[in-house]
Amino acid sequence: FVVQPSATSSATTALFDSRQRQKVAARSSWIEKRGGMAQVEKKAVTKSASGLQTNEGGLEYVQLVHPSGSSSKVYLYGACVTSYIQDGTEFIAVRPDAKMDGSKPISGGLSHCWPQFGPGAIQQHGFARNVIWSVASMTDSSVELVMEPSDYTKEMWDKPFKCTFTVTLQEDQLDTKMWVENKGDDSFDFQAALHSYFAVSSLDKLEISGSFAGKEFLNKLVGDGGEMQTEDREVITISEEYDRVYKGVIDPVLKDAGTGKSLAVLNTKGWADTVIWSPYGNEAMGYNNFVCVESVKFDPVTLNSGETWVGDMSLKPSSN
Ligand SMILES: O=P(O)(O)OC[C@H]1O[C@@H](O)[C@H](O)[C@@H](O)[C@@H]1O
Repeated sequence: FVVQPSATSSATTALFDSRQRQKVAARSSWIEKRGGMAQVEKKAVTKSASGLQTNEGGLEYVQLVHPSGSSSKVYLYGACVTSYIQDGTEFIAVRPDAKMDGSKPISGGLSHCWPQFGPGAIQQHGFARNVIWSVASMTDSSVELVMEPSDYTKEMWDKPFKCTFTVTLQEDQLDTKMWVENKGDDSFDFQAALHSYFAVSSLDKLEISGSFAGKEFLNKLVGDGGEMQTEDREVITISEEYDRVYKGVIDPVLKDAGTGKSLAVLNTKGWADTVIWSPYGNEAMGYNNFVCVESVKFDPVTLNSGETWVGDMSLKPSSN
């Protein structure tokens, strides 16, 4: 069973055709019989060799390892970082109901929303997470992935773009960088987000700090289309459903009393806002073991001909 396109293909290709999907579905039923994806992911994570590998669902991913012992896993499908392990702690979550076979975007990891963040003219969260990105280069500890227009993306959004996403393991942090280039003669607008799913031992053990106090946020769960509210807390705790856009917050830190670890989300360039999303109470999504703390450019970027937008986000773990 071979997933198309290969890592050396230069063209970004839309999701599998129906025949490929059937083959993948047969693999998925094999996975389900063995206790689901959580088990399969755990098995794959224990592999130490770096390089291009294929999961049981037929999706290719790049396993990164650093001499310090940290590791990461980056799927070509959606350029999605599904694992970052530092000092034995996994900081990234993949939902138990996630499909890891290409039948739908990966619900978990550092998942891309591009060129649209929420509901709008094209599909929710855009198309970057629905296509297989190409590997432009890789080393043991870093990978560079590229997405360019295909027939699939042009149907939704016919703009001459090039997106590049790099993931680099450093000794004590994980660096990500997103470039969006305008290759055409006319300007275009886009929104962008890393819809990041972070692993949490249990939500009642989690505190999210950062420059939240006094900030305005769009509470999407109030009223019809949301309501602007003001945050009066220094530290956010989650005991209800959340879908909030915190404008101008770029420095969230997740402190987990269960693991004794904190994770700083360092949005050092481009990313302007933080979204917190939690489907609190949804057992099927495994709500109690993750929180989405997303790096977002909510107000659209206008990119002129020849210009490049860059988003830098690093994850830096520490002990509480
Ligand atoms: O399941 P996904 O595609 O990862 O998305 C998770 C959630 O992302 C949130 O941003 C949306 O508001 C939700 O509607 C959605 O369910």
